[in-house]
Amino acid sequence: MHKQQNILIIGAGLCGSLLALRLGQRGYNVTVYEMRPDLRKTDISAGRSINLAFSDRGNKAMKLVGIEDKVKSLCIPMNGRMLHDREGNTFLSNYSGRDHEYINSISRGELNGLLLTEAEKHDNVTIHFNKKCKSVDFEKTTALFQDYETKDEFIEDADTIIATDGAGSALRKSYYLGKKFLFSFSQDYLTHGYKELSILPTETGDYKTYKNALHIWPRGDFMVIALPNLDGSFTVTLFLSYDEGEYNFNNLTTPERVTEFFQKEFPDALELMPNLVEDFFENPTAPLGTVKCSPWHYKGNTLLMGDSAHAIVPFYGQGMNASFEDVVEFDAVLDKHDGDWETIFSEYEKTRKKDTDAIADLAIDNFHEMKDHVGQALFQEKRKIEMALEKEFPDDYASKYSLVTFNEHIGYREAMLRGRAQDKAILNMLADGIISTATPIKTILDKVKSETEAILEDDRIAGLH
Ligand SMILES: Cc1cc2nc3c(=O)[nH]c(=O)nc-3n(C[C@H](O)[C@H](O)[C@H](O)COP(=O)(O)OP(=O)(O)OC[C@H]3O[C@@H](n4cnc5c(N)ncnc54)[C@H](O)[C@@H]3O)c2cc1C
Ligand SMILES: NC(=O)C1=CN([C@@H]2O[C@H](COP(=O)(O)OP(=O)(O)OC[C@H]3O[C@@H](n4cnc5c(N)ncnc54)[C@H](OP(=O)(O)O)[C@@H]3O)[C@@H](O)[C@H]2O)C=CC1
Ligand SMILES: Nc1ccccc1C(=O)C[C@H](N)C(=O)O
Repeated sequence: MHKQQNILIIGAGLCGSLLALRLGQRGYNVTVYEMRPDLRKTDISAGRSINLAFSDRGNKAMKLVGIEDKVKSLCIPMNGRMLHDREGNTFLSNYSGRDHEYINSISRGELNGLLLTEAEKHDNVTIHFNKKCKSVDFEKTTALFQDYETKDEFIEDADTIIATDGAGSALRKSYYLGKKFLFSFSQDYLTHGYKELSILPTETGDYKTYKNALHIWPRGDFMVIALPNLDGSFTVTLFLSYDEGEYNFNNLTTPERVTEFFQKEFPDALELMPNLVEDFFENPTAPLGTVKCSPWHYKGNTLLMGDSAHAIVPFYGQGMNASFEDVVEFDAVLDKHDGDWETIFSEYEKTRKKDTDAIADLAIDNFHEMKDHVGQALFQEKRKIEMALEKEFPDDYASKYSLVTFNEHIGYREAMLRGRAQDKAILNMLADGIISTATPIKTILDKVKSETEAILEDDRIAGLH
């Protein structure tokens, strides 16, 4: 009987379109309202990240809905970080010592389009575009929309409403403004923003630099990264403070100054970017932040999912992957309590929130790692040891990066606790001269394992977990 229930999804981005597909497969009547035009028909990529790092947790969701192979054809493997120093030297650092573990570059538009098309194959799924949600009455389970074309406003009624409307969620605003229950909410902006630029393909359509890596130009307080696209181009992102340091977004106001900045800090990238100035002044500068809130649901009426519940800074390349994993976790709870929305929503939030809080914190850590630590000798020594451990003992050791990115069977929180303890163990022992890259690898494994367990035990006693 419950299958005839009407589910309203707000937002047909990455999470909403996947959720619509999954709920469609489960037989619900699903209606989706998206404020933007249909991205399969109009180019609306400007201002949003053009490509994304897609990894195992996201792929777990693609397996669930049976489109793993279709998604694979959109992926470009990135085996490691290609670091570029100021002198133009490059250095490749693999993501894992296990060859089958790598991340992928994927186009947001292509992936979102595929998910929409797959969702629409189900007669019980309808997607409406150009309709913006203005507010949600979570007590009545209704939502108010405005049509972008006609400007008409209308109200939609549903048995339950799930908002996947991103970092600026209308449902979240309604929770906050409604003041009907105790709603905790925090939004922390970084002092850095980002701007997307590009490295275009050569005249023959080839990649101008190494294809199968995530390129990083770490400069301590700021950085540039580049991810490959299928057409031979790279999407380049500059992460820079709005107002601090010699060069910042507020004072990069002329073509001469932008060129001078790149000439000084990223000369090898500049050589690949004759279009730099044009891109710089055409593309927006956008902010970056973390949103945490609770509760995500109101009774069995409404639920926040994806970025609307937990927007995170992009530095671990996990926001989309986490939002996809949300759908997998939600699906598992549906298996247990199908039909009882209040129990489903509250159990889902209880099991999921600790993990999305963890990836939010890990993503901030990775900001400092990428822009700064990757260029430091101690960090590089630690990575060398981790690579050797993963290569020699593939079933026995996984670094923090691997636990977070490639180990889809444990949650982000467990990955964070174990990963941080391992980092601390290796860094302490390197600093104290207890281990070095010359120590036999089996000795390192034994020492790292016992020191990690000791740190985890101390943390437990201190009540940290
Ligand atoms: C610069 C940058 C780089 C990133 N890189 C990565 C990466 O490499 N890997 C990764 O995993 N994640 C990455 N992310 C994070 C990723 O983009 C998000 O986590 C992901 O898009 C979340 O999906 P979502 O569906 O919850 O939200 P969104 O994808 O933002 O979708 C929300 C949808 O709702 C619609 N909408 C919004 N408001 C309304 C409304 N009021 N009414 C109707 N519709 C509405 C929007 O138009 C949109 O289609 C990055 C983010 C940024 C900013
Ligand atoms: N964790 C993080 O750090 C995150 C950062 N971001 C970044 O923040 C920035 C803002 O992103 P976001 O909040 O998602 O907003 P968007 O930039 O995606 O879109 C909002 C704007 O688009 C307009 N708009 C939407 N649909 C239509 C339509 N059909 N017709 C006409 N206009 C339309 C809206 O106008 P109006 O309001 O007038 O209707 C509004 O000005 C982005 O650059 C994004 O990358 C985003 C997500 C997470
Ligand atoms: N997609 C991104 C977007 C912005 C910043 C970083 C990423 C990453 O994916 C970083 C990668 N996980 C890394 O640790 O090297």
